[in-house]
Order: sequence, then C-alpha cells, then structure tokens
Amino acid sequence: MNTKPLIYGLEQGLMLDEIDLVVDFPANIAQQLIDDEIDLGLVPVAVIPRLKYHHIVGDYGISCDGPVASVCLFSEVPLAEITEVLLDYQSRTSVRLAKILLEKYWKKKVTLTDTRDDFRDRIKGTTAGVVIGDRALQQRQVSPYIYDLGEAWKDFTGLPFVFAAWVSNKPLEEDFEVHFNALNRYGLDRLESVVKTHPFTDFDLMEYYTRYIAYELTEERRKGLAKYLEYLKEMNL
Ligand SMILES: C=C(O[C@@H]1C=C(C(=O)O)C=C[C@H]1O)C(=O)O
Repeated sequence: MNTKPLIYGLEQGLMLDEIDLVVDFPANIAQQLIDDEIDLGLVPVAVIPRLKYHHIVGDYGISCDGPVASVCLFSEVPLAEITEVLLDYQSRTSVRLAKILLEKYWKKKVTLTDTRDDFRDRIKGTTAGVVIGDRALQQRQVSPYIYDLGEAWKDFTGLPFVFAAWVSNKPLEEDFEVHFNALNRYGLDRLESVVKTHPFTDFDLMEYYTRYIAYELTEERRKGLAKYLEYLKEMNL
C-alpha cells in the first residue's frame, strides 16, 4: 500500500510512453534489478551493495522517522521471552534491520529462521516473526506484542530509516529524473484520491501515508540510510 502514492501518476497515465510498470513484492523487484530485467525499481535499500552500478533516482522513497506501523516484530510474548524469529521472505531490508537491532540494540540471541511462504500462523508461543507491508498492517490486529522496527531504529540511532528507494542499475537521462520526480509528486499531492482508489480496511491509510511513511528522501533520512549501509558492511549482512 505504501507504494501507491508514488505510482499513482503512472496509474493515471503519466509517463506511459517512457515506463512499463512491473508490480511485485520487494524481494522479487530487487532480484529483477540485480538480473537486469528492469532498469529502475523501488527496491529494498539492502540490495544496493549487491549492484555493480547503482544510482538513487529522484527524491522519493519509503522511509520513516519513528514508528512505521507496517514493519514490526510480532509476538505472543514479550521480547525477553522470544527464542526464535521468523524472517519475512518478502523483505530484504527489514529482515537485516531486525538482525542489527537484535544484536546491537536489544542484545538478544535468538534462532533466526528464513521463510518461503506465508508464515503468520507460525507466530506462536516464543516464536516471533518480522512481517512487512499490508500483511503487517493486518497482523497488528492479531499479535499482542508489537515491536515497531522504525521506532526501535530511531531510539537506537536517533535517525530516520529508509526502507526502499528508486534505484537504477544503469545511468538514466537527466530529464528522466526531473519528470520522474514530478510523477512521484503527482500522487503525493493527491493522497485523498489515492486512498479512494485503493480501499483498505485494516489501517487508516491517510494516517499511514502522512504520519508513518515519510516519502521524501531528505538529507537527514539519507544519513539514516548511510548508517544502515555501514551496519550491513560491518556485520556482513
Ligand atoms: C515500510 C515498508 O517498507 C518496505 C520494506 C522492504 C524490505 O523490508 O525489504 C522493502 C520495501 C519497502 O517498501 C513496508 O512495506 O511496510
């Protein structure tokens, strides 16, 4: 749901002769960018070190400055009692963020388990799970303990967190970037219409778009990104 404002312009027919849109979950878009099946993607930032060439295109992405609501560690028990954490197969950035927070901030040793398909019914007892996106907004109704990873990162580092950015795997023309910024802006300037076009009952979308997700990649948010990339390197993630 958080990508909808950024691609609303495309859905409304802007830049159609320049862009073919592919829609998939973040980990798959990341793989397509690595495999050069696409030129530009709104990809998990964790993929950046894996690209031979990368350029962050334009001024927009998916970030937060404090709680994000849709990226959380969900559990039936408090953090101190968790023994295993299931990691969302749809994620590349947040699963690594969870590893950083568990080791450096919460200082908690747990068994980390990768997943391949929907695993939310395995979040039980002392087994917790990192869930992202719309499924996380739904899981908020289910799990009694919710640790928001955007909020934990902010408490840990004092910085915002960037989950995804528009990244190209080749240089793009300069005026593409100017048009592309305007395309992103189009939906952000029309959030009421975006919400109407994409009905969602699990969470107040207007609140999600304005209070939780931060779309502009400001200097401070880019600092948060640089810090995260440093941790990836240091911890070999
Ligand atoms: C905030 C979110 O950020 C997403 C989290 C990602 C990840 O963990 O790899 C990738 C893209 C982002 O859009 C979310 O989808 O809930």
